[in-house]
Amino acid sequence: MAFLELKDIHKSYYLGKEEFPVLKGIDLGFDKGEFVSILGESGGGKSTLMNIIGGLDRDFAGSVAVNGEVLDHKQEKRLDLYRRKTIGYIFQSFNLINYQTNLENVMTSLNMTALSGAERKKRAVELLDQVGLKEHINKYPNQLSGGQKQRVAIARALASSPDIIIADEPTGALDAVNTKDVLEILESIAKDGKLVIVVTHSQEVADYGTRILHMSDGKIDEEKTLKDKFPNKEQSEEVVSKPLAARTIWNMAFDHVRFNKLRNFLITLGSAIGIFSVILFLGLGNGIKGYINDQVNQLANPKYPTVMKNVTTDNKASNNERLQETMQKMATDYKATTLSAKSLEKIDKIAHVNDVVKGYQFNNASFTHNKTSVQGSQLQTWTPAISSKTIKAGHKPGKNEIVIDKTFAQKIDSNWKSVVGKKVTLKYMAFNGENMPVQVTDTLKVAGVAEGGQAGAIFSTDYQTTKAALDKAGAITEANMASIAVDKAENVKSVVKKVNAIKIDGKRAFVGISIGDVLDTINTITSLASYVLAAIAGISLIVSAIMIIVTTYMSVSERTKEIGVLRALGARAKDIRKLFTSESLMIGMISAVVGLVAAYVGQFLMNMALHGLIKYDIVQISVGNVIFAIIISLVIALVASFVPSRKAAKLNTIDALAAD
Ligand SMILES: Nc1ncnc2c1ncn2[C@@H]1O[C@H](COP(=O)(O)OP(=O)(O)OP(=O)(O)O)[C@@H](O)[C@H]1O
Repeated sequence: MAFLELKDIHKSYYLGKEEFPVLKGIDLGFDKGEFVSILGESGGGKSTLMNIIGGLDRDFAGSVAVNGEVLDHKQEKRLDLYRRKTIGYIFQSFNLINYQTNLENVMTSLNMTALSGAERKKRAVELLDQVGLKEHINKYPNQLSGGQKQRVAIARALASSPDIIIADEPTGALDAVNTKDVLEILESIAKDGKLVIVVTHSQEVADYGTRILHMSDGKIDEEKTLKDKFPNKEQSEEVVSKPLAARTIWNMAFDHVRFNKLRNFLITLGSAIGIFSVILFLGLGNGIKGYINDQVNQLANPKYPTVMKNVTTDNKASNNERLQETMQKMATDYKATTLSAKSLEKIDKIAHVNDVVKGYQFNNASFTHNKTSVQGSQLQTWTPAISSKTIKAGHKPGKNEIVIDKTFAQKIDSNWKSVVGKKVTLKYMAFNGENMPVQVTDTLKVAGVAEGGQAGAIFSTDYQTTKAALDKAGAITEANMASIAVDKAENVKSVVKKVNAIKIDGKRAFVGISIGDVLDTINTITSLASYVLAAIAGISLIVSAIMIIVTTYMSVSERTKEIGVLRALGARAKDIRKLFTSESLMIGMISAVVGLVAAYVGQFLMNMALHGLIKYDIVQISVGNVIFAIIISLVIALVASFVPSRKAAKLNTIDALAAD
């Protein structure tokens, strides 16, 4: 029984329904130690036969048996293993991978073995040494002569120590000297106990071997033994074969990304700009939200919602509308806007309410200091709802004290801080039991100067002081507003809801409003704006996805031959798919990293530039934003490479090898 046996091989090509028989019944046997040349006229079917022997062509009739075992050509996995382990290919046009060094080219085949990294390298160097290329291991294929290239290809074919070496016109592109060198190497391989099958047009090459087969019209029409086969040698090196490891595929992808530096740099740059702008806008959204919250919280304590009497019967009115109506009512029917102690008890009973702090609010207050008079503003008693951060000089008001706004303090003295401690006469209008206006006058000491707008810091006085003054003037002393002390900020919303739902005599009694409501609205608007901006920036990510698709397609068509070579060396279809997916993922990852670094630099620069103006980090990129950016960029890369990498994996190996 021969080592390699072909039985009754038939193969036809079809053009439409028309059959073109190429191999018409081939029965052959080959043994180890043979150097067999297949001669024959062009188009006689030599390459077709080699593809069948080499496990590249599965679509034929007949059987191929190695060592007595018939190959099942239906099992792709089995054929991958066969190519990896048993077959070594040498092509006329060398088919070296141009972005790999000569050493790496040989290593690519060795990467499909179970040898360790160091062993692979050692073996690759030895093999290149054997073919006389020791000094050229770190060169790239295009830095070698044709003969040298073919020797690299031979070293690669021998890498996994296959039993069969198939060479299709190995000397077709070489001059006489190189032809001789290559033939000597092939002979030495046969001497080593391997089976060498060479397809050739050259009688000179054929005469070099141990046996010549002549093919004509799809059949072997002549067979000639030139000399005895070389004695069978015990194979010293048994190299165990293994599929390409994910890490090796990743390294190959990296080599190719590096090889195509400029193109990949531009794509990475494009994608990175997209990621950069999306992240920066999201970060800006966070920052603006944070800034507004910070500003508002500096004026008011969010744990203290404010409550006033509800005077509206319109159930559909918003809290703000109710509040406005209560304010207006104060001028016409003050009595209707006061909060009885009894009604406030209802609020006190709500869960999470620690205290209800009574207060007053009057419009059109004025005060005088010496001859300076300040007109027309709101008077509000100090409540814990007002943030003490608003006080820029002095302290919050105690008994017979007042806090005035900075703008008012400046009217009294340009050195506004010096106003603290001075006495002012405060005047405002309140109402008596008959709803008649009553003038209230009080002399108070300025305890502090506040800055921060309307949040009640203007004319803030102490509650007891105001109450005493009202009493003295004969005005109603019942509070007309209150601050609710809620235990935790997260309970404020539910407390305000409950306050607004309280009914007395069948009517809603209160209008409660928290600074949180205002913030919620602002936050929603800010988030929306930042998402819209990020989405606009996101359009560039679509562009980057298209760029990745185009590059992967280009990469696949440029590397069709390489795909064929890898498959011939035994790489599986899924290895090819992974190779291209890895390349896209790599570009996606690099883009994400570059985009993120740029976004952080942008954040730093923007925050630095605006710090003088707002003393707040206006761009705040969160961990969530970073994770989002990485995920989105990897997803884009994966989706973009999906179709091209599948196309690459599905390529027919024979067609791929024939690609220009
Ligand atoms: N994919 C294909 N589709 C259709 N016909 C094909 C295909 N590949 C090869 N053929 C035909 O099959 C025949 C044998 O081709 P093959 O390449 O095996 O010949 P060959 O003996 O190797 O020729 P050469 O010495 O010129 O390389 C030729 O007539 C060729 O046109």
